[in-house]
Amino acid sequence: MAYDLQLSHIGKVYDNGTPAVIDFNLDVDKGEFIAFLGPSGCGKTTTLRMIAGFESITSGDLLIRGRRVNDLQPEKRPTSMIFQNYALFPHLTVRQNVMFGLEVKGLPAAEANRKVDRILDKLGLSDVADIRPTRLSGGQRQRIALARSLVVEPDILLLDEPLGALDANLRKSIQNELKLLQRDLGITFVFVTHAQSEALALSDRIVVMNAGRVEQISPPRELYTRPQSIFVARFIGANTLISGSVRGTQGGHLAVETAFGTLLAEPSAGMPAAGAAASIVLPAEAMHVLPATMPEAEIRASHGANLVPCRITRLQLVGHILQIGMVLPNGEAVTLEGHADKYRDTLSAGSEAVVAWNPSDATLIVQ
Ligand SMILES: Nc1ncnc2c1ncn2[C@@H]1O[C@H](COP(=O)(O)OP(=O)(O)OP(=O)(O)O)[C@@H](O)[C@H]1O
Repeated sequence: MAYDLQLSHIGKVYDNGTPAVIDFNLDVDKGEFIAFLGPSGCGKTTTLRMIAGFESITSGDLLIRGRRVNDLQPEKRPTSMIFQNYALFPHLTVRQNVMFGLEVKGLPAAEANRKVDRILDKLGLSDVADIRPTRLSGGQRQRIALARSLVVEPDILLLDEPLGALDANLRKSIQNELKLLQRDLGITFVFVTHAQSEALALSDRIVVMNAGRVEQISPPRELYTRPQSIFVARFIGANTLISGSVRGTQGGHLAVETAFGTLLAEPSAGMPAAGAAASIVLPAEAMHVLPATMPEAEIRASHGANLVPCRITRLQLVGHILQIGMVLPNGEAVTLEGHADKYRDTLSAGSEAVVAWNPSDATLIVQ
């Protein structure tokens, strides 16, 4: 079966010589929700615009449902795009805005009206159909933009930071609606964002980009648990990086010589050579903080084989969450959050403690 969307060695160099996208490869199944995530200027929008047909492709092949579309006009592609500012026509009513794409396609009026009614109803816009969008809220305008893109029944919906203009609360509720709608319609979504939380909440897979290149393509959880590069480890989640050199295998894990002694970890990909310089990526969620008075053997048995001494510098209760500030032996300050119940009365500011974690919760990245 053909993929819904395929980018094969896609590259983009702008006329001024800027290489914006370099060797981008991605196969997308029908109905997948894909997010392009990365810092400003990493090439997310350029890639989205190449898929839409608004930007020419310098190299590589773009396929939609198995057909090469590199040179197809945007309106001939089975794609629809939503922009951050929604780009609604202020002088048209909500209904006219949504109708616009169908009129361009020359759909008979009766059929067009039926489709518009259905999508307005689905997105809860029937009551405001005859109002101009300028009089409506950000959330409603966002829905109109969605309705306008969906009414043309695209195979692939392209969304460029569509929630960027909304305040935090509204953003959350629209995120949920968007995810439900996407599941319901079964349409492939490609979503550009620089907000990690948004990508993590919505997507089936996330493409992390950095300086025009794809760093990693993974389901959200895997980006956390198995980052494949230092960039991803620093960009996603709250990770502590411990550098060292690979010594070999030990008990099914990789043993790494570090400033804190020998620590064990899982490789991110393949088996690195002994002696290779590497970093252990330790997610905050994987760390357990225990009083230094607890016997080492007991800690290893209950909380994992890796131990590093630390000193607690700060404890702060925020609702049911305890924020723990600590310093590692090399002077590095680390903050992590844990359930207050888990740490009740076991830690105190200024005291010596131990950080413990399970080797399989930490990833080794070779540099
Ligand atoms: N029309 C253009 N002409 C020349 N260079 C461009 C053009 N558009 C974008 N660029 C450059 O291409 C690179 C990628 O830009 P792009 O807008 O795709 O990044 P982005 O990840 O979407 O960033 P943002 O999150 O800020 O929108 C940047 O270096 C940018 O300056």
